[in-house]
Amino acid sequence: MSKLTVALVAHDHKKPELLAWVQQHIDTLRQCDLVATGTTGGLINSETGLTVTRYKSGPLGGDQQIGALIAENKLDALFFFWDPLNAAPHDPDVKALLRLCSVWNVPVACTPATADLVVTSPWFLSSEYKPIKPSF
Ligand SMILES: O=C(CO)COP(=O)(O)O
Repeated sequence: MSKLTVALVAHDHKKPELLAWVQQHIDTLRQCDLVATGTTGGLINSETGLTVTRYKSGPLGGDQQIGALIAENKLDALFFFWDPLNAAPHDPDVKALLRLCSVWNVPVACTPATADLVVTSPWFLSSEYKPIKPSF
């Protein structure tokens, strides 16, 4: 069975929450190909030892690079702990990334609670789960 490709992204104030969540689910995440925006990916790698393919930092285009994976049907799930309390200079990119998850029916979790539910779902690592992709 091919591995799921999973993106992990967090804004600065949310990085501790994402790191704690990754530690909690490390055995599941170890079975996935992980990608991340630059700073998030570096932190996950140094704090957990997980191998992460790192794209550019979010404000420098990393969200858009992950969006491109979605548009190419190369991403299975996004865990994006975005910050609702601080303005981001690249807010249009953040919205665009979340928008593409809706366009292409990609599972996306923006809070630890939802992320827990997604990652512990019996479907998560199962090859039987194939979300229907829209045919435009
Ligand atoms: O800004 C981000 C997502 O919008 C995250 O980028 P970094 O992982 O580089 O901090």
